[in-house]
Amino acid sequence: MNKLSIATVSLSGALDEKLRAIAAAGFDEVEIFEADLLSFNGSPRDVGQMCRDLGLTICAFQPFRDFEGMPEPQRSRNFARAARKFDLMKELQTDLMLICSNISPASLGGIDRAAADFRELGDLAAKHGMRVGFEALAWGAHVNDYRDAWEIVRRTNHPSIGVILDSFHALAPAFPVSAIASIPADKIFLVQLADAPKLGLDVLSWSRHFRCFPGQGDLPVAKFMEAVQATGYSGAWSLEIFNDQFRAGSAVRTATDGLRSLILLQDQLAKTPADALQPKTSTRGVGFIEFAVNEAKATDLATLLSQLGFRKTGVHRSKDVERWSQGTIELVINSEPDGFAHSHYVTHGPGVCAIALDVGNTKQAMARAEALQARTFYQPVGPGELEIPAIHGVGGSLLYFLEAASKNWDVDFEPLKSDAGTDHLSVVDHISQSMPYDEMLSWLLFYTGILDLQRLPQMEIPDPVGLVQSQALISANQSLRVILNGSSATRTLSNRFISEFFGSGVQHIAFLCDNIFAAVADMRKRGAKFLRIPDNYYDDVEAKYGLDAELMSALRDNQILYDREGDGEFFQIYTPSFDERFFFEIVERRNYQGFGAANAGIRLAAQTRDARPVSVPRV
Ligand SMILES: O=C(O)c1ccc(O)c(O)c1
Ligand SMILES: [Mg+2]
Repeated sequence: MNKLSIATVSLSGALDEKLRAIAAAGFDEVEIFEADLLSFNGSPRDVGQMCRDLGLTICAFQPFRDFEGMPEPQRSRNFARAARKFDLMKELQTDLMLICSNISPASLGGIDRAAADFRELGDLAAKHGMRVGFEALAWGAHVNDYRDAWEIVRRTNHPSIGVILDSFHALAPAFPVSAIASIPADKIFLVQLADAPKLGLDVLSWSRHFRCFPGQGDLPVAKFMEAVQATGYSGAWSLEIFNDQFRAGSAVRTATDGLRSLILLQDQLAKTPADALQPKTSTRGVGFIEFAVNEAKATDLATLLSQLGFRKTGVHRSKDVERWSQGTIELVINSEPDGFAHSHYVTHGPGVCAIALDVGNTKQAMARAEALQARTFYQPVGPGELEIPAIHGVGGSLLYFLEAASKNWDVDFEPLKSDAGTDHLSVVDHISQSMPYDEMLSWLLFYTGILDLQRLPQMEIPDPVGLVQSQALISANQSLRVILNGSSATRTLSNRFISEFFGSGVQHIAFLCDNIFAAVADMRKRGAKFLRIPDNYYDDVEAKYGLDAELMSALRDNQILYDREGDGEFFQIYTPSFDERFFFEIVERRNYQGFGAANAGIRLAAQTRDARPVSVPRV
């Protein structure tokens, strides 16, 4: 297996904090970014020692800039500067210097001129016992393609000079990666990895602000690495991520995500099953959703559920836990005065503390999750009670794995002769979770790494007081849909949820039905209330879609929202929020795959009108 590495520029904090986070996450090696060293209050020798104490090897010192092709007097200055950096690298105890292609307007082109400069530098490097790797920046003045960097290295023909490949600089300009396979492995001194979302930005801004870990973006990083592997390259895989959120976020979380992304990439490229992880966990849908509440809220929630047609179908043999069911939907209301649910309630208030997924094989699911460094959860169980394997998910909630075949999580429940309910709702259609904007990529990697979920294109939803980014994740068989919402605007409902809920979590759950008009009519009869939608909205729907008058007035009268995609139709309605925490949605799909994104802004405005006002800070 190749050694795993990350460049210090990828993380937040001072150099020592970065190094500790990198070591704690489990990396073998690190690239020291020059700016991190220059701003650090400790000698290069101290930094070298710190790395050794942490068990980290420094695979490169980077970057040395604007070297090749300079006219005098800068040319001589560059050699003197390089000699000083080689001395510094001795103190650090690393032997590889990264030089990125020259971007200076003063630089002169010509691959033979560049090769001559590198040949001379190679001699100097060899004298110091050092090596130099040349990397093409996609915006280099004369060299902006790895194939040209390799040609210069080839013509340099010096054992101390090699090439450095960076997936971003090859993939962002969409250069073919096939030429990589013909570079001799011993001339590839380092491989840097980064992904990025497709944005349509100039390549420099794109690289400096929006890189992300492999699997979090849209670039074919695995194809790039396949070409690298074809050379027989056995050096480090080193993440190099310039990202505004990563610079600001938690170094430990980012480093852990980075390692997870490399483990996932290794898994994707594994040649034999022995090198691969357990396959991604395919789900068969949501087994149950557990709400943590206190006794008073348990009664309120039970009332709301019964208004929606759920019936109480079980009580726990030994705990204050109830089971509520409708169709295949199973909800659990937990008001136990201790245990995990209780601590979730105490920390976050009433809300979802666990989601259980039906999976094919819980052992495989747990093995994959553990290999990807998910935190496992164990809770003492009473005699005869079932222990359900679980990992920690969004906002300190749990993700349980149930084996669908032996769907026996309910062994702990005393069945009740159920009272009257209705049977309009059949399954959990989707679950949406709100989180700080800068955690969205982290949870994206968590979900798509562990489960067989695919990403839909990210959407921007207008809340009246800021934009919300919305990322839908869907399993191939459509049995699980999870939506991640994040906003960097502080007063959006998504962010108020996080600040008032003390962290990320489930903000809403949508249930599917066959006939939303009948379902809503029955629910209203049972006392359910729904969100008020303005008339303007219905005038627009009428203008846009030319629906017949009867359907139009049914939508208006019931306050049901409508969307269309091709010949697919979507109907949706929302409950007011429960205790200002979470809300439910009822949907009907007619050959429609989306989530009514066009209506989300209408819904957010309606909820904002209903919500407690927030004071606007005075300036
Ligand atoms: O953006 C830069 O300057 C820069 C520096 C060094 C690298 O390895 C790189 O890929 C980009
Ligand atoms: Mg690079």
